Amino acid sequence: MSTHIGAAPGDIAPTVLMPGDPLRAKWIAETFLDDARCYSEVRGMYGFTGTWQGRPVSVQGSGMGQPSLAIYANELFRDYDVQTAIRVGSCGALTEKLAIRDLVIASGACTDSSMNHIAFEGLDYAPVADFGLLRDAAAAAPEAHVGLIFSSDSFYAARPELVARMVDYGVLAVEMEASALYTLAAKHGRRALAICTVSDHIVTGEETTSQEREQTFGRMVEVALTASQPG
Ligand SMILES: O=P(O)(O)O[C@H]1O[C@H](CO)[C@@H](O)[C@H]1O
Ligand SMILES: O=c1cc[nH]c(=O)[nH]1
Repeated sequence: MSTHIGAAPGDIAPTVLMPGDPLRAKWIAETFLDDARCYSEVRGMYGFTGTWQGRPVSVQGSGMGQPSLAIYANELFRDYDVQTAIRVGSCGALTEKLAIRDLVIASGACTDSSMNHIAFEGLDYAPVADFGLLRDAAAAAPEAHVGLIFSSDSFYAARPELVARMVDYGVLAVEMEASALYTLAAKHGRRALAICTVSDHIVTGEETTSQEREQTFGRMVEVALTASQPG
């Protein structure tokens, strides 16, 4: 067992999907995987392993925010030798180019987090997706928007006008974890990607329910599973 994941070595597949919501992890395992088995219930942050098209795949909840995601990503990479981690999250649309339920595939993630400023002593590191995963996800989802997202430390922004300024520089949507996932995958020499479904629209005010965020964002899961296939 690692500190926060109650799995034995070998219980977790080389490919892991990472939703923020542990109940979305349960829904993904029950809906998309064959023979899914729960390997961890520590803190209610469920993890499951099953197979998809005969290949082992795990699903591990990450919790909300980069500090929580970083705990699980560090342990998956360091203690369970995970090679590929794909976030399957929800996001808020920042521009009218996006509609509710659209897919956003994050080529890179801006952030207001201090994690990288501390790690790089004030230099700005650029967290980006693995190119092969990005290419394969974009090919699997021609309808998706591919571009920059903003990984915020705050769901309730103290200064929303600064988020709006990012839109002028091409940022499409806001979520809370991708930047840390991309950074940690690079640190460990592993592959990472974030695919998000627009759950609410910051411009129009439209939103989905918590039940919909948990159990209806299946298209991003299909795209993640397709992109994660070797070769
Ligand atoms: O739906 P998940 O994957 O949790 O992602 C988004 O939803 C949460 C906020 O409601 C944050 O974790 C954000 O990144
Ligand atoms: O972080 C998030 C996730 C979904 N919607 C938002 O507005 N922010």
